[in-house]
Amino acid sequence: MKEADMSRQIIVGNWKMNGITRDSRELVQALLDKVDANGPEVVVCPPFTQLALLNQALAPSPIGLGAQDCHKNVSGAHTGDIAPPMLTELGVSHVILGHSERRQEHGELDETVREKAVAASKAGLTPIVCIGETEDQRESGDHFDTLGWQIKGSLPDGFNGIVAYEPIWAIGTGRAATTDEIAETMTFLRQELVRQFGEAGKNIKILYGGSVNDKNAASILSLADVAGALVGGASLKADAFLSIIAAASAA
Ligand SMILES: O=C(CO)COP(=O)(O)O
Repeated sequence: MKEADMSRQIIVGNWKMNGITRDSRELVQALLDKVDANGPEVVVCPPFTQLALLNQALAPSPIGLGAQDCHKNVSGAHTGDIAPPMLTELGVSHVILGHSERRQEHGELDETVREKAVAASKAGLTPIVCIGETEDQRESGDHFDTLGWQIKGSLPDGFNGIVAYEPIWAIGTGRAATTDEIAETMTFLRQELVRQFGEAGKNIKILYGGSVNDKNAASILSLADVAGALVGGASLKADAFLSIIAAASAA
């Protein structure tokens, strides 16, 4: 166990728009056989359509259930959207907010993400707020400015959730950020969180996401200030996801 962070790590699987019933059942069964309560916290975030099924399947297990988005309102005329209480009713404990794919494909702004985080917390959900810079921003040296603004804009006062640092250029590319890049960015993010939230900022967990796999998980998860991982592609393969969970146990 590393000294910098004695708290339990959390490994979150973001299935994105993948998972029809047959695949979900198979994947979850493989996890149920191997995940126990002594390791890191494990949360899987399937598409909305699989939440009810997975709530039943996961209920007797230590594996938590997350969603990939929610609306800022509790009900109303919002075609196609899902309200936070609808998620809690299905046994959901966590919700990913402001993923770069939602920011890009659905025009979500920091302000939208912040309002969603407030609504999620009110409903008893733990928001996992994603931030991350583009490749251009990193190459031009603007990445810290970008991340600083995202933290200021996306996290509400009294934020009691988790932050996921996901450099956009590392998502789905097979090119994870290097451990040096992650370590340097984590230090910056921690400073910003403390600047914004004072003492409470020291206790906000920061996850890394972006091409985490069974090969690189151990080195990433052992970095100080990395409290876990938000895993996309590798969370769809039971063996790879279990290896990442095992790496978190050892970190
Ligand atoms: O976007 C991600 C998780 O939210 C990361 O996706 P990959 O692990 O597929 O790069």
